[in-house]
This record gives sequence, structure tokens and C-alpha cells, in this order.
Amino acid sequence: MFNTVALVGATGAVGRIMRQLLEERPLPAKTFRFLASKRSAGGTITFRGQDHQVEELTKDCFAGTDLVIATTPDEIARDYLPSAVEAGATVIDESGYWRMKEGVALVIPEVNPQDAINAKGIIASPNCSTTQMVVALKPLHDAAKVKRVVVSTYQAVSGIGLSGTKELEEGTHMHLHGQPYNYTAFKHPIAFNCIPQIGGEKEAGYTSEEMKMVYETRKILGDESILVCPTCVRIPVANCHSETIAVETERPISPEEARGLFESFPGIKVVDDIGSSMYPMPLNSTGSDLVYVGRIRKDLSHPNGLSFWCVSDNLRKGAATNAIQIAELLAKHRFGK
Ligand SMILES: NC(=O)C1=CN([C@@H]2O[C@H](COP(=O)(O)OP(=O)(O)OC[C@H]3O[C@@H](n4cnc5c(N)ncnc54)[C@H](OP(=O)(O)O)[C@@H]3O)[C@@H](O)[C@H]2O)C=CC1
Ligand SMILES: N[C@@H](CC(=O)OP(=O)(O)O)C(=O)O
Repeated sequence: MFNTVALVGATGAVGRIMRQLLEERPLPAKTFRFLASKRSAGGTITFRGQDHQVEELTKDCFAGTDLVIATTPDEIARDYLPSAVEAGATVIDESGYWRMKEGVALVIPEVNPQDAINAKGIIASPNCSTTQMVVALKPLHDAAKVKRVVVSTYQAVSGIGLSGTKELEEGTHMHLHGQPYNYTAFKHPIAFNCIPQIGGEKEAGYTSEEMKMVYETRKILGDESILVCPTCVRIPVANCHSETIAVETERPISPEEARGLFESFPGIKVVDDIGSSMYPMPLNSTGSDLVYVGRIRKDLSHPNGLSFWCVSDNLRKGAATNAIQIAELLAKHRFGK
């Protein structure tokens, strides 16, 4: 078993869920440590029935720790995680900073587990919008090679952490009372609105979130030829990202074949009966670790095209669950459990 596992960013939106997951599906470890910023240091976290003091993250705090699971802003991951590697720890990082760096594995356990097993140092967990899409694309890619993807996202406010959830709640209240509110978490008021910008301007008119969907998809699937055209939109939903995905494959995949491929892939659940108004939605996907797929149909505009709808909990499979699954994969490989 692991000797000491450190959870860095333990007090954040994703960190809280990681703690919950580590209680629900115990990772074999003798000791756990919980770290965050100076602001939270000294506070108490109760975990597996015991009180733990939150420690301040510093560059020399990693001695004796063999696994670090980190979920902090990018610049904190950039500045502190190399010290963890130098101290001999394997690092699983949820931030965006290390994902596309040369030599860093970018892993979804259902899709490319071997990359985690072969990795040295930092193993990155992908962007939430990318993760759910790539889980759904993988069985199609294996069966008929994905050539091109057009994806539009409908992303929940929890994607930016606790501040997003708070601003949706307060903004909704103020809007319903006919009052203006100071919005800071998003570039525009989010209540009763849709904002077609997630992240900063990146290249060719695309945002950073959109370009993550382009580059991370290729890296995880190990195929630089896949073309991705994303539009990422923030919507006033508390939790779970939704996506419309139109895929062009090398040979046609019928909706029936696609349904079978999705159903036999680990981590995917098909909910697809338009006649009975059955399809995945954020309200019934929240709290789940699965990627839900529905509205599976032929793309009427292309002979090799397939279109579907995909929903997943961005805080769980999009972040916390994926990282914990990587830790479990390493534990199984190293200790057989
Ligand atoms: N929310 C989502 O859907 C997804 C998030 N991610 C990524 O996960 C990471 C965490 O996101 P999220 O949980 O939403 O963010 P939150 O803002 O909710 O939490 C951030 C965490 O990082 C800690 N932190 C911040 N600054 C420092 C610092 N200077 N030193 C040490 N710790 C620090 C915070 O500690 P403190 O409480 O003390 O401030 C807190 O524990 C980000 O990189 C995000 O991009 C990835 C995929 C999806
Ligand atoms: N950007 C995503 C969540 C996120 O944190 O992504 P990343 O880990 O790539 O920064 C969202 O706002 O919904």
C-alpha cells in the first residue's frame, strides 16, 4: 500500500469530492495528509473518522510522501509540484498546467491506462469537457477511427469552483427580485443567461477551453490527425457539463452499432429513448461517476456522420473521480489492489 498520500487543494470544490471518494472507495494507504493555502492551514478536516489538521502547501512539505494528488489553480501546480517529484513522489495533477507538457502522461483510465503505468513523475488528469467527450469517442475510434468532431458544450457553473456556484445562486436571487448584481466569477451575469466564452482568447478566435478540447483529445487518443471544432458555452446550471457531439468516422457507424459500442464500454451508460423523453440531463447525472450518452442518431448532413448528446458530472468524472481512478490504477499495478 501507499505509505503517505497527500491531497493538495483539499479544501476546494474538486478537493472536497476527492475526499468523499477516498472515503467511499478506499485507496490502500497508511496515512493521509491534507494541504491547501495559508488561508485554510490550521483548519480541521475529518476523514475516515479522524480529525486531520490542514497543512500549508510549501516546497519542502513533501518529504516521506509517496503519492500526491493535487487539485489547485494552474500556477500553484506549476510552482509546487516539481518539488513533490524531486522528493520522490508520484504526482497526479488535476490542473491544466502540466497536461500538454512533453513527457507528462495525460490519462483517462478507461481510455489510456498504460500511459499512467509507464509514466515517471507527473500524471495529468484532463480538462473536464474533454474527459467526457473522449470517453464517448474512444469506442467509436477503436471501431471506425474518428476523423472529425464538432462539439458544443453547455457547461455548469461548478466548472470554475465554489465561486461559480455561489454567483449563480446569488445572481438568480437578485434577478428574481429585479435587482442588479455585481458579477465577478464570469465575464457577464450568468443567471438567466448563456455565455459563449470559457477561458481566455487563445488562437484563431477560439478560447483556451476550446483549444484544450482540440489538443488534449489528440494526446489522450494518441492520434494527431483527429480534427476537433469546439464551441464552449457556460450555462446557468449548477453542476454537470452537457455536450452535443457530431462525429465523422472513416466508415459509417449506424446508431444501432454505436449504441452497442457505447453500452459495452466501461464508464458509459446509455439513456436513449426519445419516444419516452428519456435522455441524460444534468439534474439526473449529478453525483454519478459515469459518462451518460443519449439522442444517438445519424448525422443527416454526412454519410459517415453520427450525432449524440453526452452529460457527465464535471466535478466527479470530469475531475475528482478521474484522478482517484488513476491513483487506484497505480495501486493495482504496484500492490495488486
Ligand atoms: N471544477 C471543475 O469542474 C474542474 C476543475 N479542474 C481543475 O481542478 C483545480 C481545482 O479546481 P476547483 O476545485 O474547482 O477550485 P477551487 O477554487 O474550488 O479550489 C482550489 C484549491 O486550491 C487551493 N489553493 C489555492 N491557492 C493555493 C495556494 N497558494 N497554495 C495552496 N493551495 C492553494 C485552495 O485552497 P484554499 O481553500 O486554502 O484557498 C483550494 O483547496 C483547478 O486547476 C481546476 O482547473 C479540472 C476539471 C474540472
Ligand atoms: N474550465 C472548466 C473547468 C476546469 O477547471 O478546467 P481545467 O481543469 O482545464 O482548467 C470549466 O470552467 O468548466
